[in-house]
Amino acid sequence: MPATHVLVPVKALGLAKSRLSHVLDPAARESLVLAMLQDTVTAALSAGDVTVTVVTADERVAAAALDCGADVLPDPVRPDSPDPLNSALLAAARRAREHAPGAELVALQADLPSLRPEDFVLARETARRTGTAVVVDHTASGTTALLHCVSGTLPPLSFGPGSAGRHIDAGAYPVPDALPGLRLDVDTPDDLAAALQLGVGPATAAVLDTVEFPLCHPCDSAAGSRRSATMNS
Ligand SMILES: Nc1nc2c(ncn2[C@@H]2O[C@H](COP(=O)(O)OP(=O)(O)OP(=O)(O)O)[C@@H](O)[C@H]2O)c(=O)[nH]1
Ligand SMILES: C=C(OP(=O)(O)O)C(=O)O
Repeated sequence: MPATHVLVPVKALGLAKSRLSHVLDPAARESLVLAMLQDTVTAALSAGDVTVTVVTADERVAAAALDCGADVLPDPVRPDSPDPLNSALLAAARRAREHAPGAELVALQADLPSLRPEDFVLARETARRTGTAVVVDHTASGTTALLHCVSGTLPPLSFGPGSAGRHIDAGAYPVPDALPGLRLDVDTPDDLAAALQLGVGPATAAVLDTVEFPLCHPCDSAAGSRRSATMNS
């Protein structure tokens, strides 16, 4: 049984990545969400001693997750219930605990196309030293990963806008290393440009190479270097 259980929540594709809706049509946006999920899952699995569970009510998300080696937990939480994101993660964490009481639990964002396995390993090492660790996102406000290495207990899940401060207040230790690919969650056109500069995984690169999208100023220069920015995998 792998020691680290990574839990990745993904909402229904039609609702996902609304902050890219003014630059990508729905089909392109959905393809990008699936591709970023696949690159994120593949990188996490490559860190070693890891299993990934994608929590989703969306059949196409589930199929993409299974395709790259993740398990799927059908989301037991209605999207119109209070705090559906943390409730979905909590359900997944409880289920993981039932199966493996001593496992490490990691709540990981699904939109990390530049994630490298070594970044994940470094963050996990911090969590193993400190008990619970948080990776603060590149905007210094959100959370890309909450890692919990305290046997038998649940992580202090508080995702949503401004979550980094809440996770730190709840006792999570901020991971100090640079870890650029683990910090860069892609929500906006500027984030996408930054990911292209850093290098993205093969699934994301394939989508961005084939999809025409009228990204404005920040991505115009990045678009020309998409292929050279693609990470080897
Ligand atoms: N399973 C599940 N995942 C969710 C839910 N709400 C959000 N998520 C996921 O949690 C992560 C962060 O969510 P958001 O920032 O709200 O959504 P997003 O699609 O990334 O971006 P925006 O639509 O631009 O806010 C994304 O991977 C979402 O798919 C939910 O109700 N259930
Ligand atoms: C849900 C979060 O992030 P975002 O909305 O940026 O995806 C978060 O940072 O807790």
